[in-house]
Amino acid sequence: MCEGPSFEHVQSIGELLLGKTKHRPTIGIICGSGLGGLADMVEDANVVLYSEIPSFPISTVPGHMGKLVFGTMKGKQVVLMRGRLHYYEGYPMWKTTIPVRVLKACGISTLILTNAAGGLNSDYSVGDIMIIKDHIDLPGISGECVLRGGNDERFGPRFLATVDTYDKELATLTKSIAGKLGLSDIMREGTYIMIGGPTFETVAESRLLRNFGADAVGMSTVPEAIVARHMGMKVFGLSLITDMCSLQYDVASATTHEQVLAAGRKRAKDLQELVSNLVQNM
Ligand SMILES: O=P(O)(O)O[C@@H]1C[C@H](O)[C@@H](CO)O1
Ligand code: HPA
Repeated sequence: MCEGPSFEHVQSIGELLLGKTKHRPTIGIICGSGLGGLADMVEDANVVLYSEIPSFPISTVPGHMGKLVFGTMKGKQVVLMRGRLHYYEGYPMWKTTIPVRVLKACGISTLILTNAAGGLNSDYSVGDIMIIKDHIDLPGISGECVLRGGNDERFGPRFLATVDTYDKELATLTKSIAGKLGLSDIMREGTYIMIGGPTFETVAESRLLRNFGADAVGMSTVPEAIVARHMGMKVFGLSLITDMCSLQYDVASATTHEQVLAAGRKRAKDLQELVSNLVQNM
């Protein structure tokens, strides 16, 4: 009846990981598609491959390496997930978030989520960075919520309020850091909607998602944010707009994963500066 990993199993993986690193981070960062370069900011790194961790799911998507990187970023202890797990890879929703539960068991209290996303808001452009103010859990509201199944209260409550998922103080701090880095012109703040993927949206779907009130669409992040909040972690999220969704048939263009990765590479340095300065000032 109980979907999901047992509390004891998660704790044991956490202990195993802490045995493989001298670092004791409280900040975790998940790298989105094409954003793995964030790990280049980590010094004194101890790397653990997902394949070395018992019953840990493996990332199968190009641009997601399958490594946990423990170390320091601008003097703060961090752990980065360089390799995210997506529902469309075939994992049940709960399994895509095992790493988030494990990060909590390692001592993480603040989780920074990054992703690549398609722009739905016509004021946005490729290369913009959107602070996630709120999300729409499209799979969740249609029955595939990551918290579906038996609930172990040692992880968190059966019924989770989600009105305050994304931390407002970290959003304010990020805007101020972006200003100092000269990035204000590309900063946006909006609503991210998760679709199951792996198909990119049709024109009709993009119109629907925009009418729902979403500014950007992607295939991840929401289950991770929910599970992190379930366990009482602070959550902050950034979407890099890697492509603009087609809302008109006559100018519709096909998005590709290569395009997503290339947009990530192009904005990599700015995103690294933004995230590392945020970490430093937290
Ligand atoms: O891991 P994220 O959400 O950044 O990855 C996005 C969604 C798909 O996995 C992929 C599509 O190109 O990028
Ligand atoms: O346009 C998109 N749609 C869904 N997921 C995405 N991830 C990057 N771009 C997109």
